[in-house]
Amino acid sequence: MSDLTMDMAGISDAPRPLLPLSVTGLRLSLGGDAVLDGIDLRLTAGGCTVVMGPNGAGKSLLLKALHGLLTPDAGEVSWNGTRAPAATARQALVFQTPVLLRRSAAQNLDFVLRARGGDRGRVVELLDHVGLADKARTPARRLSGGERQRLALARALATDPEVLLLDEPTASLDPASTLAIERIVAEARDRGMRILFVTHDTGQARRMADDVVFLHRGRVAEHAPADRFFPTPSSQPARDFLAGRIVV
Ligand SMILES: Nc1ncnc2c1ncn2[C@@H]1O[C@H](COP(=O)(O)OP(=O)(O)OP(=O)(O)O)[C@@H](O)[C@H]1O
Repeated sequence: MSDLTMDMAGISDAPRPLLPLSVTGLRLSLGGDAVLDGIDLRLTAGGCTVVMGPNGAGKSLLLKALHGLLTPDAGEVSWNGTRAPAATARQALVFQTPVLLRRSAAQNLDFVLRARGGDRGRVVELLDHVGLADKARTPARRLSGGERQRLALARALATDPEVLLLDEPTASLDPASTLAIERIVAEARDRGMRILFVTHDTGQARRMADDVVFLHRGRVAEHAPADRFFPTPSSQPARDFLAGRIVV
């Protein structure tokens, strides 16, 4: 029976889950260079996948391609049968430097909840969840870097995404702000939200990862469970990276 027939029969109104994710032969060229070069990847439901790799490996571009912001030259991104752009609305992407509205912290969240037809009463709850309850009326531009990042995370959570993609969300934050972000993301993961987390911070990857996708020169050098990847990485680039050697 097709999904449509099931819906019409009233058997299931719920949309099909976005996982598993299947990426096949993903290729993207920019400026004449293949920056993603034949990515094959399969991610199952649940957990936090950390995407690691040296500078320029293609981590950010991969995240954007998965989110449907970039159209590949070849290959396919299939979220359980749904192509990337059509799946975007059920995902949220948090950038390293979030773009916020020139309004208060509370208004930033209210805007998203209103646009999504969500419960606007959640503004206070969301601010409280990310430790910004006392900054509700503060203009977003006056928040510190860590506070802005937490507001961006609250804004992403306000959309109740099935999949949360984070591109180095703590890159410029101090240890306390970093741990605050990690705690919020881990809670979301524990509630069943699927997390994809880009970082080149090995310590953070160890704290967050259920599995690790290690990228090198636009290719997946290795994809392994975290408890296997960190003690016994199987690829030379990952071994070098974890040992602190420069990976080119
Ligand atoms: N718009 C663009 N035009 C041409 N090349 C680009 C463009 N955007 C990114 N690149 C190149 O693609 C490669 C991968 O970039 P990407 O930002 O995905 O790397 P990354 O792994 O996220 O690196 P970092 O850890 O430094 O953030 C880099 O060599 C980068 O210079």
